[in-house]
Amino acid sequence: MYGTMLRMTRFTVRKLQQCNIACCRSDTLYHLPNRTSRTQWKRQVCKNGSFDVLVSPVCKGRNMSWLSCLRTRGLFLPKRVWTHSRHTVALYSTSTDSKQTAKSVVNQESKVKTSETPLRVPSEDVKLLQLAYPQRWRLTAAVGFLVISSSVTMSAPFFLGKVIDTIYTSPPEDFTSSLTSLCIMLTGVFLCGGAANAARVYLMQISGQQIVRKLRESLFSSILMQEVGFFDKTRTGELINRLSADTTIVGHCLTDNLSGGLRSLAQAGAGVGMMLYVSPSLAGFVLMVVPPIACLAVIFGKFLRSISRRTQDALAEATQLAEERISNIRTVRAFGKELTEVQKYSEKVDHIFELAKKEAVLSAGFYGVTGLSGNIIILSVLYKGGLLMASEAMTIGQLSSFLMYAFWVGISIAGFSSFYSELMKGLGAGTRLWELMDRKPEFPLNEGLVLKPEQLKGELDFCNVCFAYPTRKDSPIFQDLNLSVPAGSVMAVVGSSGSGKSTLVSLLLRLYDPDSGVVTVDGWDIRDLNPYWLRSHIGTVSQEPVLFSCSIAENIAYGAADPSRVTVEDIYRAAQIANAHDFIQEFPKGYDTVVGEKGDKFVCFALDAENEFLVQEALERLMHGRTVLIIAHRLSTIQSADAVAVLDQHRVMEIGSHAKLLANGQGLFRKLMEKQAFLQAKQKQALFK
Ligand SMILES: Nc1ncnc2c1ncn2[C@@H]1O[C@H](COP(=O)(O)OP(=O)(O)OP(=O)(O)O)[C@@H](O)[C@H]1O
Repeated sequence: MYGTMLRMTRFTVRKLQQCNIACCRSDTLYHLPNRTSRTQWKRQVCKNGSFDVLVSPVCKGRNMSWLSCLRTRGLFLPKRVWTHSRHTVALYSTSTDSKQTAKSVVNQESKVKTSETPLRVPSEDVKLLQLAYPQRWRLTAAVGFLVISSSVTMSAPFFLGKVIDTIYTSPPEDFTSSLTSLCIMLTGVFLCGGAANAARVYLMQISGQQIVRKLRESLFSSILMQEVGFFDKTRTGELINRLSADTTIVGHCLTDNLSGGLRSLAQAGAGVGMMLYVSPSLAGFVLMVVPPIACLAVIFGKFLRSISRRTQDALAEATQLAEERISNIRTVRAFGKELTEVQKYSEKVDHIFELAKKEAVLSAGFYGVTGLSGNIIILSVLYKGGLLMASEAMTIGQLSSFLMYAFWVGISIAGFSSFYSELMKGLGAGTRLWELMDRKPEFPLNEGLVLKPEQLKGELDFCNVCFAYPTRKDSPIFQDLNLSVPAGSVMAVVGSSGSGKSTLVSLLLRLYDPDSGVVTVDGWDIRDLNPYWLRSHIGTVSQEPVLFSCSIAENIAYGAADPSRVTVEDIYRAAQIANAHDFIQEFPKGYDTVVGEKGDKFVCFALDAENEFLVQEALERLMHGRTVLIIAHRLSTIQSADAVAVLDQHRVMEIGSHAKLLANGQGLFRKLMEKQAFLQAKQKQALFK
């Protein structure tokens, strides 16, 4: 995210110090540009050595963003403070990549309004080239070898013409020696050409693969940095497609394609030069055909780029459908929907095929015309060259050389047109990649206040919280919800299915921000806290634990800040605390047992009564001295909580101890419990029938 640095004046320093904020003139205030609304602004916090500042705009003029107040540690500073700071000094970036941050600092003196000047976004073509920049030395060497190999290739027709002339014109006594020495020399030259070509291909391939590796890495990192709401809106299949298919296309465009394209370009250039050298008049006649082909290529490329983008979108949709159905195969099977799903997938694939057909028609026309023009070039060379030979303006060797050059130029033009079409495809596929890579997450990942251990008690407060999921803005989950959980207490949250119990936890983890209202931890708005730090202080035990497809030991170590430093003893201790050690030891490979995708091989949520007791016992032990929010259905769990909150109609409708709530005969909690008891009795009856 880009922002503006404001350098302090004496006035600013004095005002900040009056508010008990230690600072000096060398400190800098950070002004983050307003993006959408004032509320969003208030969430931005920057650390600046001795103090953290948070600034928010009051209004946005045509080109200016004014700051209303500056807040730090709960204090609001009046507008006068920052307006007296010396204005914009630099643009800076709060990117998580420190190198990138350092690079993006632009030292330029300007007024505040310059911070609102939109930063120039490089075009897609430039971005594609920027990807290749780190490989510049390898690519330069590759281009050097390309020049050597192309020079050899392109000198071949000239020397072969000489060989032909030697065969036809040498006196019989010199014939053998001239021919032998010419052929030996040519063999040496061709060997050098072959070696240079091999080096070129190797260097091009390696740099291309490095570019793809970097591209995939940046894309994956950019995806993982996005806020959770982004994943609600964007389907997994689509993201996987971008990561696999689109990067492959862009990669191909920059590797084999770039390599072949450069070779064609060099050879075509050299070929034309040699044609002009051998016979300028014949070359002028032949080259008339080039301008119309170039126009055709530009028009073709434009269409191809657009079709390629649509094809990639259609492919992403198909992958998305396949991924969703395959990962939910049990549901598909249970409803017997295999054929319906196949039908749906076929429709998506048909759409891709339709686009591919359009591409095929375009390609057919383009390659047909370029192929035809190649043959016409050869025919015209023979025609005009024959006439020139008849008038003795050309020898047979020269005509042969010219023919070979014309042939090479034809091949090179065909190679270059294929390069061009692949480049257009790469640019089409790249569009979506840049969109993803340039997307700035709505929440910071690792910015904000970090409390000292003694400051963290664990008191939770939800104050007037209103919230709707980003994808379903019209169905509010909470409206003016209020809930206080004292530090070190256990609060059970109950409510009918869909009342928002899990959503409460998501807000606390700051997976989403409330639309209005605040969630606080020990009085601190969690939007001011560093989300990374906040989450590292919240332990979650989910209803459906997710295991990654690696060993049990690796899964246990996953939550550690640095899993590589976790010892076997640490893992054993963690498992013992969770009462899981004996259970894990029973597996033949113990902690090295590899659990399958989503932990399917590890049957942990179908707990039997004994294991359930063990898990419950471990949880109760771990809950001691901690603030706990339990999303509870079981009476036994609810009974052990200090208080129970009942969610209904988008807010907390009842709150109190279990006994007090149960005593209210007309209360919601009582009804919920009666319903549960009734259902359990019914289940028992059904069992004994
Ligand atoms: N990521 C999401 N995007 C859109 N809607 C969602 C999302 N997650 C949950 N919901 C919807 O929000 C509502 C509240 O969901 P939530 O999971 O918080 O309820 P719950 O009380 O925990 O339900 P249960 O007891 O069934 O787990 C539900 O209607 C659910 O469908």
